[in-house]
Amino acid sequence: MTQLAAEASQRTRRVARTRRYLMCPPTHFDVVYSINPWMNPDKPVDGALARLQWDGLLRAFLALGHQVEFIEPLPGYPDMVFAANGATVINGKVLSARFRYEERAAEGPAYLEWFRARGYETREAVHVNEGEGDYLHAGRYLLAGTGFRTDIRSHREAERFFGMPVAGLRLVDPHFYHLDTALAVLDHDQIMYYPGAFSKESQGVLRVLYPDAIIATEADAEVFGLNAVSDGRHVLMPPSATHLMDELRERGYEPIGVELSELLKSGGSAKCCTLELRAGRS
Ligand SMILES: CN(C)C(=N)NCCC[C@H](N)C(=O)O
Repeated sequence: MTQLAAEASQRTRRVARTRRYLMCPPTHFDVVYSINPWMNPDKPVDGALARLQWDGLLRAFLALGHQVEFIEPLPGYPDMVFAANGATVINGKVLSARFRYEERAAEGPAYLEWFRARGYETREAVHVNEGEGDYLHAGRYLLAGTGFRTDIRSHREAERFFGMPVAGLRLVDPHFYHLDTALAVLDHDQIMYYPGAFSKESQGVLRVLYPDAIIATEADAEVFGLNAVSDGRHVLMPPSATHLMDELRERGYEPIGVELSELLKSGGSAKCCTLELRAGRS
């Protein structure tokens, strides 16, 4: 942190803004295929514990005053619990997800139908994209991941549909296959990220756009510390990301540990389970 930023952060009282989230209960959650390096179908998943942990995340949102809506999980789609992948929602406009792998293909239309039934303005995506897994709204920019899941051609599609500038970022480490495994938006123009997950060029872009970002260590990233949900003040995240929690406290945020170890067996944590429904400007 620069000297100026450190002084400013001490003066800053972070302000939470009430959010609306969409979540999908982990009724059918399991690891029965492998589409990322965290998934091992030979390693058993405790479904009851996954449910308890997911309930803990839900309770934390409700205790903070956020609103939560639910989508019905589809049998046979064990990753549907990762609602963040279901779409991207900005100013009430919804870009549907189009999944990279067949194993998750039916989730895109299921989420799209949920939005259509509720009268949202929707666009059925032409190009592969995995929703907020790779699209993160940070102030003036839509940060857009590519490299493993989202097709780079989707970035132009999103830019046109949402009418906001897209900053494309290339992911290079398969452990951090979605942007939201390597970068979290804390508030408008403030982010935290793990540089090692990005190409050299994308690291340069991030340095220029966010000179006062919180820099995560590899250890923070490995426990999915960046897969965090912030309301501008409270940051829900894995409790094992202790260094990142200290950094957040120093900047005036309130980190809240939420244990989601069963979901991590599929390569997801708090942010993956949470799709923000942005109605107006955020
Ligand atoms: C940040 N988000 C939304 C995620 N990283 N999503 C988790 C997806 C996990 C799933 N097994 C998959 O590999 O697609």
